[in-house]
Amino acid sequence: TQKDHSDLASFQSERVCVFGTGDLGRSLGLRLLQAGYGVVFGSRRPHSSSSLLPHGAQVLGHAAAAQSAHLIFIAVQREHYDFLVPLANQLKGKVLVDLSNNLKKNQYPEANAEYLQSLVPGAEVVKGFNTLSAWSLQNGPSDANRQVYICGESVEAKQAVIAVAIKLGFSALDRGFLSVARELEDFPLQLFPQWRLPLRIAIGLSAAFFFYLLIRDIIYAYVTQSKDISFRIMVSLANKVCPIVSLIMLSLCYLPGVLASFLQLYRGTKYRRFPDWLDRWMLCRKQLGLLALGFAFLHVLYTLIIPIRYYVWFKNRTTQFDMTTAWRGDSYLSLGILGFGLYVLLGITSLPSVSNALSWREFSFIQSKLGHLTLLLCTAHTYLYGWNRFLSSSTYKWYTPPGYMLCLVLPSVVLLLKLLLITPCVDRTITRIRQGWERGADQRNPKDSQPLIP
Ligand SMILES: NC(=O)C1=CN([C@@H]2O[C@H](COP(=O)(O)OP(=O)(O)OC[C@H]3O[C@@H](n4cnc5c(N)ncnc54)[C@H](OP(=O)(O)O)[C@@H]3O)[C@@H](O)[C@H]2O)C=CC1
Ligand SMILES: [Cu+2]
Repeated sequence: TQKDHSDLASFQSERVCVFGTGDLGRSLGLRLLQAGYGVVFGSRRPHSSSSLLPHGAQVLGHAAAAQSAHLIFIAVQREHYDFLVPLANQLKGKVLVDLSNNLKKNQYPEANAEYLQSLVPGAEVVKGFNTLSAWSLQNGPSDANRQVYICGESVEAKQAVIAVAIKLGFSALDRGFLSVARELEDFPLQLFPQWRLPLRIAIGLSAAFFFYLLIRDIIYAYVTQSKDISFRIMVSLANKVCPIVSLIMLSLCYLPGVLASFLQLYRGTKYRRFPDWLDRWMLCRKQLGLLALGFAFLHVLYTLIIPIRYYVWFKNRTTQFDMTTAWRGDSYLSLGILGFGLYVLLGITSLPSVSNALSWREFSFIQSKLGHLTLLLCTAHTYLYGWNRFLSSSTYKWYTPPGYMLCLVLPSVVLLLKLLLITPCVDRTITRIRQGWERGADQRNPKDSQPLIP
C-alpha cells in the first residue's frame, strides 16, 4: 500500500532533518536531496509551508521531524533557539548541527554552539558549515568554497557530519572540540585580519608624508614666493609620496627579522619566545612587503608618464649638455629599474602557489638575500636621486631635503644592522645559537634546551 511504499523509499535513502525553512534551510535541503538523502524539514507551520521548498522533501512539525532522523541541521537564528528546549525528549541522543553565524564579534558571551549544547544537554552538538552561504550551497561547491570546518565533543557525531559534508562535495576539516566554535563563528566576520596593521601603517605614512610635502613644497612656495604650483599635487606630489612610503614599508618588512637576530644574539639562546609585538610584526611581513610593492608600482607608473606631461614638455629648455648629470641621472634610473625588478620577483615568490614549489632554502635565499639586495638597490636609487636633485642644484638650500632624508634613515639603519649581522664572526655566533649549541646551556639548566616553540 501507499504507506509501505514510502517506508521502503525512506529505508533506502538515509534521512536527514533540517529545522527551519528559511534561505539556508531550503538551500541545504536541496543539496541534500541532490546528494541522495531523504530530507525532512521541521517547521513551525508544516502545513502552510511555502512553495519554495525543494521538491521531494517532507515537512513536519519539529517533534515529528526530529524523530524521523538521527542528524538534525538547525537552520534557525540563535535568537530563536529556545524553541528547542521543550523538544529535549525527542532530541535526546541526536546529532544537532549548529549552522548559525552572528552579525558581529563577541555579540554573545558564549558561542552559539555552546549555547545550543547548554539548551539541549542530551544531544550531541556539532558546529559546522557556517562559513558557507545559502547561495554557494545552491550552486554546489566551487573551488574557492570547498572547505568546511567542524568542531564538537563527540567523535561519532563529527564522523556523521563529515560523512554528509563529503557526500555533498565538500571537504571537511575537524578543528577540535566545541570550544573552537567561537573561532569558527568569527570566520565569516573576518576582514583581512593580517592586512589590518600593514594597511594602517600604509595609510598613516601616506597621509603624513602627503601633508608634509603639501606644506613644504606647495604652501611654502605660495606663502614665501606667492607662486601657485598647486597643480603639482596630482603627479609630482603623488610621485614623492609613493616611493617614500614604499621604501619605508620595505624597510619595515626587513627590520623585524634583523631585530629578532639581534635579540637572539643578545640572549644567546633561541629557546625563548620573542616579545608579542615582535611576533605580530614578523607575522605581517608578507603583507608589508606586498603593500610596499604596490607603492613601488605606482611610483613606476607615475615616473613613466613624466615625459608626456604638459608641464615638462612646456619648459623644454636648451642648456648646455652636462655629461656628469647625464651619468648620474641614468644610474639612478637604472638602479631603480633593477630594484623594481627584484621587488616584483619577491612579490611573485610570496604567492602561496609559487612558494610551495620552492624548497625552504630557495625561499629563504630569495626572501632574505635578494630581499636585502632589493632594499639596497632601492636605497641607493633614492640616495642618487637626492644627490642629483639637491647637491648639484643651485636653487636648493642645505635645509631643503629633510623629508627626503627622513625616508632614508630607516632603510639605512636596516641595511647597516644587516651588514653587521653578516660579518663572519657575528654570523658564526648566530648559526651556533640557531643550531642550539649554547655555551653550557645543558649544564646550567636542562630545561633551557627544551624548545619553547615546537
Ligand atoms: N543565509 C545564509 O546564507 C547563511 C545562514 N546561516 C545561519 O543559518 C541560520 C538561518 O539563516 P537563514 O536561513 O538565512 O534565516 P531565515 O530568516 O531565512 O530563516 C530562518 C528560519 O528559522 C525559522 N524560525 C524563525 N523564527 C523561529 C522561531 N521563533 N522558532 C523556530 N523557528 C523559527 C523559520 O522557519 P519556519 O517558519 O519553517 O519555522 C525561518 O524560515 C542563521 O543562524 C544564520 O546565521 C549560516 C550561513 C549562511
Ligand atoms: Cu624612484
